[in-house]
Amino acid sequence: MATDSWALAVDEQEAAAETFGKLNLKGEKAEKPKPESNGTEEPESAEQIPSKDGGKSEDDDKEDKAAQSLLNKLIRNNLVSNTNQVEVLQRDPNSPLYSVKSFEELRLKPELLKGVYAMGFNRPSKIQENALPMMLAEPSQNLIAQSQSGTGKTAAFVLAMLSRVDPANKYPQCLCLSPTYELALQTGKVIEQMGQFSNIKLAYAVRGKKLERGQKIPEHIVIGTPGTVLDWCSKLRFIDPKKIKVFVLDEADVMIATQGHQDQSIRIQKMLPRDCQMLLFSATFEESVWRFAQKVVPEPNIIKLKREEETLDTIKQYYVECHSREDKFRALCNIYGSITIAQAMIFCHTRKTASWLAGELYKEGHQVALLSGEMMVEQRAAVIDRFREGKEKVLVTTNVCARGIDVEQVSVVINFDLPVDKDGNPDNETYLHRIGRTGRFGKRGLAINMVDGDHSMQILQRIQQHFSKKIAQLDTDDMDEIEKISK
Ligand SMILES: Nc1ncnc2c1ncn2[C@@H]1O[C@H](COP(=O)(O)OP(=O)(O)OP(=O)(O)O)[C@@H](O)[C@H]1O
Repeated sequence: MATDSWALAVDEQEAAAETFGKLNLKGEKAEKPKPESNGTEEPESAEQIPSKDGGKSEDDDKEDKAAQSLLNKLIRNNLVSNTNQVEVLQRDPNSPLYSVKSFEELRLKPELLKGVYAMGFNRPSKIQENALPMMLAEPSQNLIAQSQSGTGKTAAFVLAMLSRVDPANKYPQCLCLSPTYELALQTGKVIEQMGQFSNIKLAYAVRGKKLERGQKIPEHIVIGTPGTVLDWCSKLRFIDPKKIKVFVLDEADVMIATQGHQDQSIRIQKMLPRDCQMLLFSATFEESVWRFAQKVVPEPNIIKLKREEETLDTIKQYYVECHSREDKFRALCNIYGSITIAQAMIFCHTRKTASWLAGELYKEGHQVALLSGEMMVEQRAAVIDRFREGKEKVLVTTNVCARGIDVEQVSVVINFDLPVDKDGNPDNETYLHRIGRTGRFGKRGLAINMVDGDHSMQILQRIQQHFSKKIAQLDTDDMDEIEKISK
């Protein structure tokens, strides 16, 4: 069996069954306690999910996306910069388009402005410049907004919710839906931080929360997962949906990965008053997200911020012909022996190869970090953080694990195995994302692809054709030749 197909088989299994299996990221389903511990003894009607026995279910997809999103949030401590223009589509094209360059211009309540500054925000982010005036306008307007993770969406809608709350009214006035319990907690933290000087209280509507039957909750903002929020609004009546002024649907792209969540969100939306402000946020905007967005947000304004495009223009690409993984490792050692590599990311196809390789590199004296699918998402965030701080020089990872993670300072990327999709075809998008650079971070980079066997050679050729960029051969037994590539 060729190395490639073996690796492929293992990877498929990993991706489908194990990678996120050990993460505590099952959203509300995982947190669901036994009925007797809920205190409410409600049946589970609103919470049915599809069975998991048919291979990779939509729930696995959701966990995959939710894990990625959470990981990005945990490791990010500032804005992702973007030089692309914001695209704004107003519901009423005749109304003037406002954008703000400072938070003062928004005329926020002083305690809220204090909260914003306490978070270290000096000026609105690109998406906030347009989204905030729209969200805070009177009478309220609906909004669908899409921009890459890390561009300031959460902070924007949190500010909108906080500014619409009347603290004197002790009942829920804002409702925010998140795809999983963990993501709800992250948004909750932002609400608490930004609202620290306002007398605004927050409740989490997640499974396991014990409440007395017949009780009405006094908190001003409720954040939770769709199934529980639906129960709280309908059967359990902890919330009066008719009093909700702002309804936020966060991470819509993650949300729609579960059919149940879509239906529940739509059912909640139908209970809200007509003049309730509806806001929907998503990192991506594929057709399915768009269809869902239009169902839950009537007459919307739309704001889009394109992701900065990655290109291969400033990347020198090479391939090395090998015959086995040991051979690849020797080639890798020769490269390390010939050029100075500040920090490198090495991608493997399977977890098994990644841990083997990390072990071998460690034995050679390298400071290696391993990012593995067995780790909890918080542990993975910690590994990435250490690597970003330069505490380790080599990060070995599988693709499933590192998807969507940006470590900008890495100038050398080694594809120990080439990226392929589930069907064994070249995964061009992943290739580009692993080694590409945005215009802004247009530093020169080096990418080295390890090829072993005919199949991976074909993959390499197809990647080369796809991007119309030459990938030159590198002889790793020729030290002089290796030295040249770093010049
Ligand atoms: N105006 C601002 N100035 C400085 N930092 C900001 C500003 N707005 C947000 N941030 C910070 O930037 C980071 C990303 O912001 P935020 O979480 O709101 O983005 P996001 O688009 O919602 O991302 P995600 O979809 O991953 O949640 C956070 O650390 C946040 O505190």
